[in-house]
Amino acid sequence: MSDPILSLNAVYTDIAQYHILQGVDLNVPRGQVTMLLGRNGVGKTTTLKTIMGQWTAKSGEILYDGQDIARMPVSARARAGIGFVPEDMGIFRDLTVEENMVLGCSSGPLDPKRKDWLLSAFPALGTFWHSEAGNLSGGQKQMLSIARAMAEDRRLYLIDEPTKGLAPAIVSTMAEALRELKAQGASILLVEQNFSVARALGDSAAVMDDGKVIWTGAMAELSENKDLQERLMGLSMEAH
Ligand SMILES: Nc1ncnc2c1ncn2[C@@H]1O[C@H](COP(=O)(O)OP(=O)(O)OP(=O)(O)O)[C@@H](O)[C@H]1O
Repeated sequence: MSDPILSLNAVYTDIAQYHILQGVDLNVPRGQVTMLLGRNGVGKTTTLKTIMGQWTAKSGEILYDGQDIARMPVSARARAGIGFVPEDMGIFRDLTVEENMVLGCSSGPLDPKRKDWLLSAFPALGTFWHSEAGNLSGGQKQMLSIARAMAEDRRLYLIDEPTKGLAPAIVSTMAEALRELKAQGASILLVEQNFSVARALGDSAAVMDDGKVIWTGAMAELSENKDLQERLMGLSMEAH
């Protein structure tokens, strides 16, 4: 296997007085979807935010293409090709869909071909292109948040629970868009509680507990092994 696009080595992150990440080791292989799984509150979101630079690691390495980015500002990480879709979506309610999309581009206007592709993946965004984003439904806001991260060709996407609260039809639109993103060669680190989506998209999985990665392996291995699921996450994926 080629070098992973991203490697975390012994990453520790504190939030206020709390020791949240306690030595995270994680590899994201190139061109694959890596699922980051685990119970609530174990540090999945904090891991994504530490990779993006919204929290700064207290110690440890974050190697992106072999370069340690752990001390870089968020903007430099974004320019280096990392896109982040936060759980709270982070869209600007008073700006139009178009203006939100333009903000996703760090190097000039939205490429027309890219726009066509995004609107074919998420047609509702075309319908509301000139409307204020605050008027979109929850599912449409989620689509805008993902589409904005895809507004430029990024090499690594960090995506936090993109299907949370979405109706099943929109979940499949979302899963299809992520599959296409992967087909274009992107690498994806995905936090996802919807296990049918995790099973369908994930190549490999890393399971966290108590601020550490406690298991890594093929997603298929985890999907097939109920005992392992119970032991690592306290639940069976079939029930979800
Ligand atoms: N801003 C903050 N201030 C204090 N504690 C925080 C803050 N953000 C997160 N935490 C704590 O850090 C721990 C890890 O949170 P994190 O959001 O990374 O977990 P998670 O695995 O993504 O959880 P979930 O699946 O519920 O989204 C939790 O105990 C949480 O309460």
